[in-house]
Amino acid sequence: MAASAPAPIVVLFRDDLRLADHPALHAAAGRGVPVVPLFVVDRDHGLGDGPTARPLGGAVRWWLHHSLERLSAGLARLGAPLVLRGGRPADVVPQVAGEAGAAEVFVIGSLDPAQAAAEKRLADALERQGVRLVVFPHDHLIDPARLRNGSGQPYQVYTPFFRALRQGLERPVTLPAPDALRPASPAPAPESLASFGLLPTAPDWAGGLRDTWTPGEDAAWTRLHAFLETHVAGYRTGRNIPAEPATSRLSPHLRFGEITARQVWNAVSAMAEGQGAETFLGEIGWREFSAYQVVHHPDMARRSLRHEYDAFPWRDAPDELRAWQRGRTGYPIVDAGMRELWQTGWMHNRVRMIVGSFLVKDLLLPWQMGEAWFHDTLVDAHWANNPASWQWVAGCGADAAPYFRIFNPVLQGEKFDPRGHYVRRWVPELAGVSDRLIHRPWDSPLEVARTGYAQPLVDHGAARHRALAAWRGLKDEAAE
Ligand SMILES: Cc1cc2nc3c(=O)[nH]c(=O)nc-3n(C[C@H](O)[C@H](O)[C@H](O)COP(=O)(O)OP(=O)(O)OC[C@H]3O[C@@H](n4cnc5c(N)ncnc54)[C@H](O)[C@@H]3O)c2cc1C
Repeated sequence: MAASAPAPIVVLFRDDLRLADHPALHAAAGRGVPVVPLFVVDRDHGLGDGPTARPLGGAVRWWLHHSLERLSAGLARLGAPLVLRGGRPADVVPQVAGEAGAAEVFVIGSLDPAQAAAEKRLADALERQGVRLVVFPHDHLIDPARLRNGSGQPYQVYTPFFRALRQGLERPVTLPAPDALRPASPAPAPESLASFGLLPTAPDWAGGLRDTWTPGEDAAWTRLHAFLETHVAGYRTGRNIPAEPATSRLSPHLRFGEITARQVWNAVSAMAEGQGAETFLGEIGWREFSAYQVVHHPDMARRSLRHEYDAFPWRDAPDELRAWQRGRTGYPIVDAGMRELWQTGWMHNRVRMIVGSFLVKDLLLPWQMGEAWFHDTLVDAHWANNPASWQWVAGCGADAAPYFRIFNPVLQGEKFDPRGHYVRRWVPELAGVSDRLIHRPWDSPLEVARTGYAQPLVDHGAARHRALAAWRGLKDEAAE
């Protein structure tokens, strides 16, 4: 009697669009059975399910399209092309498993509460069909359930969290890409990538993204190596200068799992040392801390961690929100950042803090509006980094010294962009303005008239007083 063909394994890709260090793909390849790589596009719910699931933002959709193209090409080279399907994973994955005759689906677990909810729903749907969902360890460096402070509580503050992370972290183990994959025959039919409409059509706003980025695993490694060769040594100070290309720009690659934090951590530990490398690992630590917070507070993109902020007297000023989004606030460093974001889908970290503070403290607009705009426009928009960073900026999240930190956009500009190179790059109407006036053009009404640059939306000094008064009022209310 002829032996029956081994059942294929479906490998479900999500935020892990790579071939190397992919435990689910590695394990499936190791079994020597046919592999069906699958990605399910759900524009309306992202990769998630349940109350915290969100539609994919526009810039993320653009990146996803190109990253899927690269992944697809890589998988085809290994022998098992990617099957793309549209719909809800809990409906689509069982269907594909049925078509392939698979008895198991392998997936890398996620700390994102929405993706964890999707996993659960998927496991139930597959079980009804007699298919087993095998969930491999997530891509983060830490196990948030185990990392606790001395009293057994989750850490509230970054510094002790990071100390504990470093103490507990062995050198992470990473896996090679499989040499080859055995295809299923016949393989479930794919839908075409173009049919998902992930790219903008009219207007096509993605020209700046195309000029700036190359999505995919290979490009992630190129960036990492370039950073290690050129910038890691000076990272400690260089990372604060937005005109310099001194940071790694790995964030969208990490966001899509084209490279893992484990791989980055190991490469930095092996190839670099000194304060630059230490500071950089600390930033990877911030990424871990953001995920840790969201695991413990799943609603973090909507609700302030400090619940008293739900009663904050936010303003309702749609015109000012729009001016901020478009980079027309009249504050050069804020406008430069917002235009860099619009054109490239990315903004320097120092400037993210400045524009965030401006929206929340100077304009008194809810941090959730800034978070939502970043969610839609950042190529690295991340389920944890984005809300956790916004809450940090707003002073309503995990922070040792909360709301009183109000960035002065003029002083920040003068300190971190002293010659105005960054401002001139993104706000071309200010190109001819002198270094002395570049962060305060209103000091010369003649210059303002000549350049046609926007008048400041608010006076920072007055706005600062307004913000502090509102905050004190909130504190008094909370104390009553
Ligand atoms: C308001 C606001 C919103 C943000 N939203 C996001 C977001 O949606 N996605 C995102 O990846 N980062 C976000 N950040 C964090 C940070 O600005 C970016 O990670 C960083 O600018 C990315 O550039 P890089 O890769 O060159 O960073 P590098 O300086 O080279 O750092 C290396 C990596 O460490 C991580 N990292 C660095 N800084 C932080 C940080 N403060 N918090 C968490 N992780 C960090 C990122 O994964 C980054 O790629 C936000 C920061 C602020 C202030």
